[in-house]
Parts: sequence; C-alpha cells; structure tokens
Amino acid sequence: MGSNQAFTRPVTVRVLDMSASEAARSAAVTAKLKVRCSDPVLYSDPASCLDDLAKNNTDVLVLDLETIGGDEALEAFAVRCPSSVIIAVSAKGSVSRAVSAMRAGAHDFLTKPFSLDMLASKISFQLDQRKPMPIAIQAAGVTPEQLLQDQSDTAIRLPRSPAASGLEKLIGRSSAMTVVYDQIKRMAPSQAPVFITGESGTGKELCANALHSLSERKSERLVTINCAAIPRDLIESEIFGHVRGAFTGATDSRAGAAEQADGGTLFLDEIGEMDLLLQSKLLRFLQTGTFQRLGDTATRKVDARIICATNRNPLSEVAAGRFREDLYYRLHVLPIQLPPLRERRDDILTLAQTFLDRFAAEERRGFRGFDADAEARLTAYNWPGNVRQLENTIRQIVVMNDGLAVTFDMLPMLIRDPSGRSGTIVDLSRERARAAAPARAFSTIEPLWAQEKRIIEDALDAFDGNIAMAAAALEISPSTIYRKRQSWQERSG
Ligand SMILES: Nc1ncnc2c1ncn2[C@@H]1O[C@H](COP(=O)(O)OP(=O)(O)OP(=O)(O)O)[C@@H](O)[C@H]1O
Repeated sequence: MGSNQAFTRPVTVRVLDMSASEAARSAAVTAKLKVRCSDPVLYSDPASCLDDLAKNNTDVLVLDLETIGGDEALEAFAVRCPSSVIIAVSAKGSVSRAVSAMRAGAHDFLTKPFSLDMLASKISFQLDQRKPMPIAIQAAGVTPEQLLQDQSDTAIRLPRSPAASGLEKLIGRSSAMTVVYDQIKRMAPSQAPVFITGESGTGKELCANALHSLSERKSERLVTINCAAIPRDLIESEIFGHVRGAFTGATDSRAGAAEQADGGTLFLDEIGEMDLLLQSKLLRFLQTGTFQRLGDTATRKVDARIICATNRNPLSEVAAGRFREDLYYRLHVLPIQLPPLRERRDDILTLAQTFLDRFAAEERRGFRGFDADAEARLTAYNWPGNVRQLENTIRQIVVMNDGLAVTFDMLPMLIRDPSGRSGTIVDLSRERARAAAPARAFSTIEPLWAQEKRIIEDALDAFDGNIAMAAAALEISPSTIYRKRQSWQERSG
C-alpha cells in the first residue's frame, strides 16, 4: 500500500536552505510525490524554521546541514518534529557524515547535487513506513479509534489492511521498548551496520528481522548465521562458502551466507563467539565487500547489509583481546541496546497475555487470563532468561493445566519460589557431599569437564533441551553451553 492511501489531508513539506534557489529546487519535490501536498514552506534561517516546527504540523523536513551549522545541530530540529520524515542534505557528503546525521535524527541523507527523483523516492519510502502501531499493540488494548486520535497530528490513519511492518512481532509498550522501535524505524533504511546488544532472550533476532523488513532490502533475503551454534572450523565456510575439496567432506562447491545475502541482509548472531582469525576475514569483507570462498582463488563481491548481535559486553571483549578493536568500530555504527525484561516490567503482563492467547489457541485450552496472585508473581519475578523464558513458561503452564485463569499454583516452582533455586536442576547437596568426601584414589575423581557436562545435561533435561532456560537457571550464557557442547564433541571425536 502506497503512502497516497495513508494520508487523509495534504502533506506539509518544509525546506530549510540558506540558498533560496536550492530551497526552491528541493521544494519542487512536492510535484513528484504521490501524496497530495500543500504548498511547501521555505526557510533560509534556522530560527524561523525551528519556531514553525514547534508550533505547526510537519510531515516532511528537508534540511541543509551547512545552513544549520553541522549535523550536531540537527537534533534540535528532530526533537521538535519527532514524527516527521527528516532528510538531511549536504554539499559535503561522506559515509561518516551520513551516519552522524542519522544518529542525530535524520531518516536519510543526500549529497548535493541530487536529483529530485532521488529525493522524492527517499521521502516516499519514509512516508510509506509511517504505518500505524504494530498489531501487537492493538492486541494490547489500543483501539483503532484511539490510534486515530493519537496520530491525528500527523494525519496518519490505519491502512485498510495493515501491512506487516516488521515491528508487529515485537510486543511491549514500555518507554524502553518505544525507544527501541523508534531506533529500528530510523536505522532500517540506512546501509550502515547495526550492532544489537542485549541479554539472551531479549529479542535481538526479532529486532534484526524488523530492521530487514523495514528496509529497502526487504524483498531480498535476510540470512542469519549463529556464530555460537556452528562449530568453529565450519563457520568460515558457512559465511563465505567453499569450493569442492576445500576440506574433508566438501564434496560440492557451496555459496556461503554472504553470497546468499547479496542485495539483502546478513545477520551475524552471537558475533562475540567468532574467533580472531575469522574476525580478520570479516573485517576485510566489511572494508572491501569482497571475499573468497574457502579453497578458492577467485575474489567475489557482494552487497549485503550487516546486522550483528551479541549478549556479551563488546567493549569488555575488546579489552580482553577477544574481539578486534578495528572490527568493533567497523560494526558498531548504529547501536541498539535491548533492555532486559526486568527493566521493563510494564511489558511482562502484556507479553504473558499474548503468549497465553497464542498457546491456549494452539493447545485448545480455555485460558483467558491470569488471577491477581499469578499476575503479581509474574511481574515480580526477575526473568533471567528474559522474554524467551516467559514465553516458554507460559507454554509449559498451558500444556500442563486447564481452566479459565492461570493461578499462582500453576506457575512453575522456579517462578513461585522467590529464592528461585528449590527443586531446580543442580543438586547442590550432592555437589557439596562430593566436595566433602574423604580423599580417594586419583582415578575415582570425576574430571571437572565431566562434572560440568553432567550438570549442564541435567539442566537441559529439566527444560526439555531448551538452552536459554537451562543457561538462565545455571546463571551462565547460552553460548557457554554451545561452546561446552562443542568441546565435548571434540573430546569424543
Ligand atoms: N518484544 C518481544 N515481543 C514478542 N516476543 C518476543 C519479544 N522479545 C523476544 N521475544 C520472543 O522471545 C524469544 C527469544 O527472542 P530472540 O531469539 O529474538 O532473542 P535473542 O535476544 O536473539 O536471544 P539469544 O541471544 O539467546 O539468541 C523468541 O521466541 C521471540 O519471539
């Protein structure tokens, strides 16, 4: 659905440029837009433009960076018209200029001289993104009428059939998540890398999906590589592909994720797990856009937008020498930090209700909601495994019980017991007894790795193989489990 159907009244375009002829030229873009526009408003001085932005409705703002004194000054304009499309233009274009303008609040950037068609296409793309709130938010109790009221100042109305915006899978209206939605919308159209950080289960993959779905690359592929889940010696071939005979078992040539993502997006999940040698190959790829398949001499070039994610603190990883500093700065251009669920408790019941509705329908149970005690406990619990843990908990409750309301007694012991450890996976008394045992023959002592393996496998059994839940209960990261598993395989193989 095009933007022409999304607006009920003429679109207001404002152009700020100290050169009157340049301003008039940019303003002529209104003739090229598919939406109905009122007469564009032109400014040559920042003060009068700022004044108007604060008092009047603005749908599109085209700003010349030299006129406002640089990209840092842009923020003052962006905060006055938070729901407008802002296109920054400048005679001094560079990638870093574009990135810093977008960080300061612009949605896109153009280097002068630009064609009116290009400006029109950027504005139209952004107007098309001005879609209503995610469906999930509607499910959380906001009526279409309220939405219409809330958005009346931007004259946006619900499209007749709400198109998937990529954000609809992200649930939660807390202020912390609203900031994230806004960042996603602003960053999606850019070509610069996005670096997502956040604890396990906070929705980093959903966020990457939303960035791709809202970008111009959405008709091409989003290819995901989980660097923690793939054995180290296979990651390079998974990312860059290989030719026949490159290693034992390489019976055919194969394109890697980078090639498959040509024209689209390459999502490198758990990038903190990538080893240093491969990091340097990735850096070369980012610098040149070129790479070689494993075992190949031919150089290939692709155009893939990079999104990466980690649940580690990337700067600590750099300080510890586990992550290349130059790669970090190359990737950490547009950062998104996903808040843990315990820091946005307002979202817990909305998420829980959504999962309850979904699983009750799937499992054919009659659940409609939660009683007050269950709600209080769900809200107070710390959710170390974040949204994934909440989702799995609700599924477990739905499968194991039936009724109209979820009661306190139906909550798993781990959630009901504030100490969080009773009846859990690791039998501490057994571990202590083992430690206190009298001296024994060397060969009777179970090696540490075997003890770890047993404890981790116990935890995985307790959560039906769910790595995130097991990791949360063991208070380690899921990637530690992946790594340990890999080292056990290496021992046995
Ligand atoms: N805001 C949210 N709304 C709805 N579902 C969510 C949200 N955040 C996460 N989830 C759900 O929680 C689960 C975990 O999400 P996701 O895989 O995106 O997290 P992650 O941060 O990438 O985790 P990890 O670091 O372990 O890979 C998924 O099933 C996802 O659908």
